[in-house]
Amino acid sequence: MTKIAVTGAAGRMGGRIITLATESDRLQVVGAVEMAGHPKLGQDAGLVAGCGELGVAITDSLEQALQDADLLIDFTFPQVTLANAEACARLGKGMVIGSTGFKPDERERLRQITAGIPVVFAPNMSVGVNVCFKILKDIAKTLGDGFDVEIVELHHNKKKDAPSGTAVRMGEIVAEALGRDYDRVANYHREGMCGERDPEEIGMQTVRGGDIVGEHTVYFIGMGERIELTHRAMSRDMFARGAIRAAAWLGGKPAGMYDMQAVLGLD
Ligand SMILES: NC(=O)c1ccc[n+]([C@@H]2O[C@H](COP(=O)([O-])OP(=O)(O)OC[C@H]3O[C@@H](n4cnc5c(N)ncnc54)[C@H](O)[C@@H]3O)[C@@H](O)[C@H]2O)c1
Ligand SMILES: O=C(O)C1=N[C@H](C(=O)O)CCC1
Repeated sequence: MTKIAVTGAAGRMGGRIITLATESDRLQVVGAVEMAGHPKLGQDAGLVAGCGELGVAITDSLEQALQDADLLIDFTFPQVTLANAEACARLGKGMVIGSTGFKPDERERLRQITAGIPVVFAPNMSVGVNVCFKILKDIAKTLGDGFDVEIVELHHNKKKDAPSGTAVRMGEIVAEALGRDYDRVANYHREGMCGERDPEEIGMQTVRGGDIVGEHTVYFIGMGERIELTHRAMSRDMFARGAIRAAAWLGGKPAGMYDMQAVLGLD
């Protein structure tokens, strides 16, 4: 049995992770953390998540929540995750990290901080998206340079980062398969007389609205034909189930940064 603490315990993902972890016979929730001043502090994490009393009060002390935990599941924000990673590294606790929106230097900082602990770090923990990651590489390699690549993502109106971490990873996978540097070829903005499309560029488009859980389409657009690879998330539960699967998988693994491809055996 792996004992977990969950940060962002009152958040959209934190609540589903706590609820689904209580249904797993491989995980036990022993700690729940929210930011200082949060109105749910002191309340039972299970009652807040809607899955019944757990006997775990939500605290703003990560150290306290980690006391009896083997690892932390963190779906918050880059700055919070970086601070939490410092604590986990100090205390020798593993991490499953789902937060997105990291800048390249923050990703590198996270890698350095967590070098001594086992970590699963993935912008999307659903099985479907991770299978898409695998297929995308093959499609891009097989098509080669003759097709224009555009990535469109849609999410709810509360999402704070753009483009989504998933869309960025899709762009990185395609760029790598085509021998391009993602940071150089990603184009996030077209407006006015922006000129003809550079054949190497990867267009990154963001839509925000309502309660869309998450949709990603990668377009490979050629002359007279196009391929569209789309993933639609209908609920947050498969992200949460992925995080739970990652936490159970991580127990006993040596220090290192793993992704969901490793957890799912897709690499
Ligand atoms: N990897 C995936 O599969 C996946 C899936 C969905 C969302 N996400 C990412 O997870 C993150 C959270 O998404 P969400 O929709 O749950 O957001 P949310 O805003 O609903 O939840 C974030 C929670 O973190 C809390 N928080 C802020 N500071 C904190 C601190 N210092 N300590 C503890 N908790 C703190 C907030 O109060 C909030 O409750 C985002 O980066 C999102 O992109 C990843
Ligand atoms: O709701 C979110 O926020 C999501 N974030 C992840 C991302 O940025 O890719 C995964 C999908 C949902």
